[in-house]
Amino acid sequence: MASAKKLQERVPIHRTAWKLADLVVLSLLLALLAHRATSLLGGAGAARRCWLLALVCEAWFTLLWLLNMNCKWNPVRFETYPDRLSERADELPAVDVFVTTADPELEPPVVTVNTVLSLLALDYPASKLACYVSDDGCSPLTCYALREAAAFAKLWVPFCRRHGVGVRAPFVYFSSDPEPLMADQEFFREWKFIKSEYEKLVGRIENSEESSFVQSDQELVDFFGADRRNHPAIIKVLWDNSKGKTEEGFPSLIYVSREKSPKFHHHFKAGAMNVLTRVSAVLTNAPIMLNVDCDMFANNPQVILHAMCLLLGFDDEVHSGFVQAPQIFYDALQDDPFGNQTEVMYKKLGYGFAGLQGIYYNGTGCFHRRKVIYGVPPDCTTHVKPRRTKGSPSWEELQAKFGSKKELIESARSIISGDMLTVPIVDLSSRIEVANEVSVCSYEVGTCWGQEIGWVYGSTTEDILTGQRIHAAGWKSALMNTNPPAFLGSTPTGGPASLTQYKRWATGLFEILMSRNNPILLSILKRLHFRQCLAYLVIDVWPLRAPFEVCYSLLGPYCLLANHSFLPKSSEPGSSIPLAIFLIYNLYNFMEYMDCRLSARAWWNNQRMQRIISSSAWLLAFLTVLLKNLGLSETVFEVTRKDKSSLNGDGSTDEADPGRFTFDSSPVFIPATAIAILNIVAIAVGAWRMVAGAAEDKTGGPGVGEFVCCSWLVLCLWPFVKGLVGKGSYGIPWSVKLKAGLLVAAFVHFCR
Ligand SMILES: O=c1ccn([C@@H]2O[C@H](COP(=O)(O)OP(=O)(O)O[C@H]3O[C@H](CO)[C@@H](O)[C@H](O)[C@H]3O)[C@@H](O)[C@H]2O)c(=O)[nH]1
Ligand SMILES: [Mn+2]
Repeated sequence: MASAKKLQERVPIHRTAWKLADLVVLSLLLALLAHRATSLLGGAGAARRCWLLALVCEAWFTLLWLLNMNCKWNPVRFETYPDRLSERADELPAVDVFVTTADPELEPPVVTVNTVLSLLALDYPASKLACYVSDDGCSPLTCYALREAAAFAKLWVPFCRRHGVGVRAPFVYFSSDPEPLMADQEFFREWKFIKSEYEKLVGRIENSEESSFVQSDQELVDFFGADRRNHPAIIKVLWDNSKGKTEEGFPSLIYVSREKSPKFHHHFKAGAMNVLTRVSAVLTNAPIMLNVDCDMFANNPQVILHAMCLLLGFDDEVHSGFVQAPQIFYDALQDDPFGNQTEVMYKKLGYGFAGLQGIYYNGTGCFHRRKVIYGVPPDCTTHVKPRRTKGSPSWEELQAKFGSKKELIESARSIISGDMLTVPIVDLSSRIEVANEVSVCSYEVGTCWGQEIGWVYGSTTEDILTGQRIHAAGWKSALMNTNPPAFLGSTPTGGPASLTQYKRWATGLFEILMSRNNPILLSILKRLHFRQCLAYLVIDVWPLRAPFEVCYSLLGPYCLLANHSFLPKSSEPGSSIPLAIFLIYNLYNFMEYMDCRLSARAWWNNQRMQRIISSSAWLLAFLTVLLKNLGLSETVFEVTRKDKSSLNGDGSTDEADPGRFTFDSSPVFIPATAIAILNIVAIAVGAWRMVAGAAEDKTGGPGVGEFVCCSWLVLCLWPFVKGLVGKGSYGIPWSVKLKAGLLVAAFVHFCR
């Protein structure tokens, strides 16, 4: 290749010490298994059953450790050099940006507006960008807010470009004073003017009463009487940049509320993304698509350029089927009290994935090649000499896959042929009719949408599922790291919202495992690499971990209550093995947090949340999917509430202590509450028996190990112990306590 300077560089991360530690833990686990297996040969009765159960659980933990080791073994990161793109400006492909929103209550329009404004103002030729917003809430307020935002963008985008504004989401920019530039009178006047315009915009959005303006506003009449679950498609071009020839101005903005009907399943976010894919195909048809959730603003104006380094920078495009930015949060609480900031997961597992077939798709902050979404397998030749697809697909073939709309098939054909510089449509409004036709519910009937094409249906964790399908087609993916971070999003706080989110993820993951798209089948039948398959399993088995972990956490209390033991006694030869595992495993984990420059507190919070999540959210997800497979229930996508208060900039929330665990009467809290109570009861009973000397017979009553196990669990479940006596939202509701109490009583009865 002529151009000498590489746009990207793949940098392996060395981790020799970590690999040694990996092996140490693995050998200890194997030693424990061996010790158990040999001890099992003797023994009898209930005690033997305890050991057998422990053996099964520990075998599972060992398997998990192996899966994790595989995933973390040789991590890489990618460096990107966007400056070097300037020589290749005419090669830059167009990008269609997709934003999804679903509910104006849970996702306030101001949040979406900020996301959209940050995207419209990105450093990229405006004529090559277009922004599509999908509104599953069919809310006139959202549409109105976006229209007003487009008007404000006329001021905002040039302002950002002129002054090189860092973060282009107005709420972040205006939350602090631009001190160094204050001296510049001219600038300061402009700054104050734009700030007041932004405040007026927020005021208009927040104070508008739906009922008052829907009927009076000509452009919003379509929403009059529309029911969000049953309405025709509404598509509006809020800003059309296609007519302007210059690089000036700002990208087109299109509002899409797809048709909904009770007769058709709408497939949640995956369904929304597929409609956006089709609508954009008949309008701008960019070969690259960026997708972000409504609460993820662009935090680095150069994100698209960084992504282009990875999309254009390899000799072969197979290396970057998609480019994923890490999910990082702007409203993250100190020390991650709810264990949902996933920073260590990204840095350890994510980089590990990146060293295999590539990072998983995370649903937001991701650039896809459109042809990848269209199910096209990677070419084996370099893109310098693109291999014109071996006999390009016939019209009939395309029709069967993409549906019957002529304009869509034509656009798909150009994408499949590998065209990176498509000719855009001039005057988007002229195509609204066509766009409407591809947004109706019935369009997908009998086509491949949601299966081989587009976002894959059948899981509430559509991102992992869709990413798996892409890897299974043979593509690799690249992890994009930028400084400052590319996008920042919001993460839920409080017990109910965090656990609901974890439950939804785990539900979706179990749906993936139970489907024909599970990674094992994909690796046998398709082109998912074997080690990538094992890496996916680390995530996909989240819900399966629940029964094992819950079972293991019941062994301690069972032994204390029934006067048995499941761990070797301190006098026995094997007793140091579990102790060593306990210490080294926790130290390993702790060091991972240190390595990621997080606090000890963050480590403790996360390791504690791990126990809480597996015995609540994951367990319920496990049961839900079992019921679903028996045809007894349905899984739904419960949208996470985005806190508007985090937009105040000062992080103020209504709750006195936002990091403290809160509860509601959801069944998700029952099992963890029960386990907390049970362990306390067990410690009390065990201690009483010790004092009373009833454990004197040496036949295998509990030892120190069982007490340590139970105490450790009580520590992990401390938020629940506090919840037992807490008040208001900090207290566990009586209905939950009662049900948990019944479970405990039943278990105690069973032990006797
Ligand atoms: O019927 C629906 C439901 C949700 N959404 C959108 O989906 C996005 C994600 O929903 P959210 O409630 O914020 O879920 P999170 O758990 O925060 O999202 C994470 O997990 C999801 C499922 O794995 C991924 O889709 C997301 O990208 C990822 O950020 C939001 O933009 C929603 O507006 C829709 O468009 N239609
Ligand atoms: Mn979200």
